[in-house]
Amino acid sequence: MSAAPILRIDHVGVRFGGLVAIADLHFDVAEGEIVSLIGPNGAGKTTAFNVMTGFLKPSQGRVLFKGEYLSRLKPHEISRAGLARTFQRTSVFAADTVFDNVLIGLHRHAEPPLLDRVVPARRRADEARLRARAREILELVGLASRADELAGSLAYGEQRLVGVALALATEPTMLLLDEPVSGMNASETQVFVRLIRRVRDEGVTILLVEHDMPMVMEVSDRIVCLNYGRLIAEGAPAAIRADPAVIEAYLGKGGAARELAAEVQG
Ligand SMILES: Nc1ncnc2c1ncn2[C@@H]1O[C@H](COP(=O)(O)OP(=O)(O)OP(=O)(O)O)[C@@H](O)[C@H]1O
Repeated sequence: MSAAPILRIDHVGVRFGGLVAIADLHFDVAEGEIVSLIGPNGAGKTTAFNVMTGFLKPSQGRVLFKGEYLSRLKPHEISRAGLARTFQRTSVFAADTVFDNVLIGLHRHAEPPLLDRVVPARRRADEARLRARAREILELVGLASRADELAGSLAYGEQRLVGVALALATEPTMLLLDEPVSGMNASETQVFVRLIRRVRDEGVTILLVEHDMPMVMEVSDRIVCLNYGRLIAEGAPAAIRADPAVIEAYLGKGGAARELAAEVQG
């Protein structure tokens, strides 16, 4: 990788008492990439995700985002620096419309200069700008036609799209997706795959943690595989699919993992 990475996981270790959840994890994500973090249950994916988003401080190492040392920042400061995340559980305001959900998100993030807040004409211009941006974001995630519906009335897959819209309302340069297609049916998953590509084409780098192997293989430029908290393989989907250490990691974990191993191999 020639250009400076947008995200660097720099020899990160996390311990919970005597348990090593992650050991010496080191990988980079380049600007514009779609990278997936995979691994069997308990491999340390969620722990790594929580370190990257500031919810957990590493016991060792550091995380750099655009060259800045992230481990010292609080989650809201990380979001302000341009690194957004989605949550496994949808976190929409169910009683508000889809449009208002996004508008509230934009208001939270935008801090207009004092003059824009106190001069009525400027305040109106700012509000118009945010409303236009909310419409753009809904267009991007494919929910423009549902803008006036209550977020709580949408189907599960669509609510997760609102979750992505809320993350995009922070105007991120990188988006971390936590098991974004879990619980989705095949057609919802396909919609989501197209969305991830569209978001990347808008200039947002993507890192996802995901169990759905066919989806991971389809959408990723590169895959990082963990097992027992350690990086065991890193590469393009075709290489990961054929990597003996990856297949072994999934095979060694019982029935459900065996099925996953079959999926990894395609
Ligand atoms: N808060 C915690 N306290 C103690 N141990 C923890 C804590 N969080 C995670 N662990 C342990 O750390 C290891 C890594 O867990 P983690 O949840 O990161 O794995 P994962 O790859 O996300 O698993 P899954 O795919 O099942 O979500 C596991 O052994 C887990 O039991």
